[in-house]
Amino acid sequence: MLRQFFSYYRPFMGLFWLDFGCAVLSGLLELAFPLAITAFIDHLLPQGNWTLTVAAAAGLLALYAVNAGLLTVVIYWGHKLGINIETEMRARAFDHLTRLSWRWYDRARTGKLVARVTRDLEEIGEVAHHGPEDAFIAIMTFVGAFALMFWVNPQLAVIVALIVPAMLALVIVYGGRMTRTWRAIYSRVGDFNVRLEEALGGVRVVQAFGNEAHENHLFAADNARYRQAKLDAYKVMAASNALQYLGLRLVQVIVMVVGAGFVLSGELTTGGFVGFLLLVGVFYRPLEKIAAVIETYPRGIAGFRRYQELLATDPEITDAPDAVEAPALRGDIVFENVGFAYEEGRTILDGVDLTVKAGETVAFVGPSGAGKTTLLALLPRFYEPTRGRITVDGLALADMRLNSLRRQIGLVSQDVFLFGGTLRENIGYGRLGATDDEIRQAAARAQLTQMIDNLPDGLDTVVGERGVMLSGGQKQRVAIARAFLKNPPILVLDEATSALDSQTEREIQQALDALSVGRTTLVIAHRLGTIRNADRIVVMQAGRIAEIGSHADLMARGGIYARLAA
Ligand SMILES: Nc1ncnc2c1ncn2[C@@H]1O[C@H](COP(=O)(O)OP(=O)(O)OP(=O)(O)O)[C@@H](O)[C@H]1O
Repeated sequence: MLRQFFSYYRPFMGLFWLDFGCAVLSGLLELAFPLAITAFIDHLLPQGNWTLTVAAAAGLLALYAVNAGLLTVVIYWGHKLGINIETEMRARAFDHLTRLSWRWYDRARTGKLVARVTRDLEEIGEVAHHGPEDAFIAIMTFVGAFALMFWVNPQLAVIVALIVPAMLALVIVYGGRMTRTWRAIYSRVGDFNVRLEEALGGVRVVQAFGNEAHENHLFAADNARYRQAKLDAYKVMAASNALQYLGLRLVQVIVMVVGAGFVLSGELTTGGFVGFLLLVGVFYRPLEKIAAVIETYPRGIAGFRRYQELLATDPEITDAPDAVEAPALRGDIVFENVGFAYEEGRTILDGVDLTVKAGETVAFVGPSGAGKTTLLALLPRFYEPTRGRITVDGLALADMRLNSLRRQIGLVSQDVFLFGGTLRENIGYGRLGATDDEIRQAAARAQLTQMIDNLPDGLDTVVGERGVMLSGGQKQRVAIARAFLKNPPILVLDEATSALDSQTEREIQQALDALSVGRTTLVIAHRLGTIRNADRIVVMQAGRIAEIGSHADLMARGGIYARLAA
């Protein structure tokens, strides 16, 4: 996993080495400062040369300034490295998410996905920046400071070293606790996001049922769990910080007492004594870094693992390696013994055989749950049949590039999804890059002109989140306008079940009739009245085709359709 993690550094190696080099230099300077102070006290002060003293102080200041410059580079460009990696990962995650199958989304929780693309990746970015740098510098400082301490006074250095295992144990034990508490917090954040997404996305339902108090109650429970998880983490953090602080001070006090003895006995100079005390601080600083790494690293790694899992999810429906670009399709569609199940063992479609000729309009009717929507969702390959195959113009769907197939199928579904932008953007979504004229023409053919003319901002009217500012009939017409703009040879229409007033219904029907001219049209009909003109009607029942024929044929046969139509 580490190898995969580091592969993200590759495009930014220049930045990495800049950051890393400056951090190492700054670490070395930190090690040198105590020695400079020792030299200052032991060698410079006794000389009583004021000019030299001022010059040395100026030199020290210059070194501090250099270090400040190095730290600026580390903080800005180091974080730039982190955010670059984060951005790259986020782009990949989003790209992958846009390609995952409907089957996957049927089970996904949007709130959790949002957390993955935002919070998780933020944590990863932090680790990407701090992880390798902190680990290296911690080791370098640890070893360097110890060597210097040993050089100044071996006995004192050994005393300091003796306490290291206890301090390390502290860091490791508390690091482990920290990891667990962060994992809990993350899980709570995920719950939170799901709750927010559903409660706010469904706020109209909440209010319609007067269930605000109920939602508040559920939210309060999540809120309290999140608070508790955070409190647990802060408890660990407080204990860990206090113990570390105490440990460091303990070492310093011991060094002070023992060191004072050495100074009195003449084994240690005053400058060496002060320098040593400063080195103790430098020596233990890596422990803080290690603690910080231990605290952020698990969060980043947990996030990275979830990120890897997400990228590893199989998009299921993809282009076969030898898939070809679909030619301009005419729309001869054949379903050959098509079977399908959303879940294993629960058959939804059971051996559907159907041939649709190019240009034909075929209507699908039958009881709710018969599998009409499912059957037509197989045509743009939103789901893959579990048995049999579907061909268009003799080409199996699976042999065509997905995009080239979907480009040639227009969909108008029952619940139209609009994006939160303007009418122009929403209609234009049918064919990105369409001109204003083309958009207006499509709107006109979908009988939207009058509505647009009545709006103060016309096509620039903002439709609200998911198009809430439009009526059901208007949304339907926007979907039809999109299909006009797309101009595909094949159409799949799922008639709105919501009751529209007869005038609107007539207008929509006219628009749909106009849309289907010259295209192979498969239409799911919920009202039999609208499909009399269909060339053929397919009656579905329990995942099979029960009857098939024109309205007149089926009426004459006196079967299911005749009973439904009666
Ligand atoms: N995404 C899904 N995951 C699992 N089961 C599903 C899914 N979508 C639909 N189903 C099930 O598949 C069966 C067929 O549903 P489908 O929507 O195809 O029927 P339909 O004939 O179009 O019904 P309606 O006229 O009510 O729209 C139903 O039993 C439904 O519960």
